[in-house]
Amino acid sequence: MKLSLGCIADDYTGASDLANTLTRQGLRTVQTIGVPSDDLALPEVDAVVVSLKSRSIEAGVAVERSRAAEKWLRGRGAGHVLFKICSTFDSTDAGNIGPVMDALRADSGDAIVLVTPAFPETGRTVYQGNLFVGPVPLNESPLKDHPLNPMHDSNLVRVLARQSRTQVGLVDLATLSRGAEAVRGRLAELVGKGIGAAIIDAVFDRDLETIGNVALDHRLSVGASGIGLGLARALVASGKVKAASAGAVSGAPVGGPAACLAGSCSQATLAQIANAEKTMAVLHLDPEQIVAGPAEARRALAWASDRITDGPILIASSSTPDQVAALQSRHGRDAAGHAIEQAMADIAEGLVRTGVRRLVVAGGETSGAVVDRLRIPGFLVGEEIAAGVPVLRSVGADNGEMLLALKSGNFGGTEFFSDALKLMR
Ligand SMILES: Nc1ncnc2c1ncn2[C@@H]1O[C@H](COP(=O)(O)OP(=O)(O)O)[C@@H](O)[C@H]1O
Ligand SMILES: O=C(O)[C@@H](O)C(=O)COP(=O)(O)O
Repeated sequence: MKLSLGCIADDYTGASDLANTLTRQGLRTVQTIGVPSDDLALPEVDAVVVSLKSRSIEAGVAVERSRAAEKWLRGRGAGHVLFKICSTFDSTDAGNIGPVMDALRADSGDAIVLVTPAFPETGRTVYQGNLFVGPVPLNESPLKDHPLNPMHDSNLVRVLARQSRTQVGLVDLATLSRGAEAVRGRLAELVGKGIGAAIIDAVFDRDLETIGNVALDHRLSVGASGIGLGLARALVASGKVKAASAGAVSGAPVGGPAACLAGSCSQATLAQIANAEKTMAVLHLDPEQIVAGPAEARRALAWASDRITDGPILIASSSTPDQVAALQSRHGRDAAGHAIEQAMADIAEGLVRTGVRRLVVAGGETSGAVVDRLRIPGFLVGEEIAAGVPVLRSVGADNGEMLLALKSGNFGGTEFFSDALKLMR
């Protein structure tokens, strides 16, 4: 297998979002959980997205895992590696976008790396280096209340500079709109000033095409699914990849009981949970009880076993920003988050033990904890449920074939849970 594109994603929902985008652009793509072991049978593909759970861990560990993934991808022929970050630039001043970017840039030998989280299909645009989420700047969006990495600055040149050892410059929309050569000229100017990373504006998909074209001159880029779209289109346009016509895989129905788990506290997920109450049984976990011990997860499993044969169920830990802040002030941010993620993993494991093979999970960290516990080594990409969220079909798992949907907290319409289950047969 010789890869045309290697990708390292800093969380599992982000990886499935990117794998979805690449697939829709005609690249045969597989998502692996961590660096795959040699005995994992992978189909012949153009792109591999290695999913890490490295967004909110200690920066040194994130660097080490990302470099191991890069080494594996380069060893399979990947000339270009995309480090996939969140379209809302989820990170703190301690990292992990800057430290991982610095390390991968050093490995790649690139003088400068292009960085953009723009993903216009989901309303993420970048102008003058400022990230907008729909109509508002990042720092006024619901991301200001994220439980793990609240975002308080929309100026990404500043945000990245605080995390990185290199200086950070800007390629603005006016330059970009003059085409690929103008971007190349601006990058040369930045390199001349000793600048090693450039935030690049992008508002429309056509901007991402220009960016993808220029990014292929380099060995590394950093961004969300939008730059993935640009790279994929550039690979196809240059003839380096022959677009696969069928796109997403389909397969035999999996059937059996279905369940949804929500650990995301985003505004979008809270609205989706409220909506799901109309169509399925919903259990709201008590976060304080989760932190207290394993009894709350056992209560959830007992509740589920009474209902699961009657139709899909949803179990949610999600709370409003005030409630999240109150829990964190009592127990600490990381301890509260970790306890809830592990309870969700316990619940997922219990559900699978009772026969659930179709599982929807809302939340990136939550999805990471669940997929790790289920020891699923990889996924093929199926139909698209909502922008950035495909149906995933497991490969190589001990529990037999499963269908999963790993939803980024912010993605999907209000009917997301029932939309997902309709496509997960
Ligand atoms: N009620 C709650 N109070 C505090 N933290 C919570 C609560 N419910 C979930 N969490 C934690 O919040 C974090 C949500 O992150 P994540 O799953 O990545 O969602 P998103 O995709 O919205 O970022 C997880 O660490 C999760 O365990
Ligand atoms: O780029 C995005 O917005 C998503 O792919 C993503 O990374 C989502 O992260 P979570 O919100 O933590 O699921």
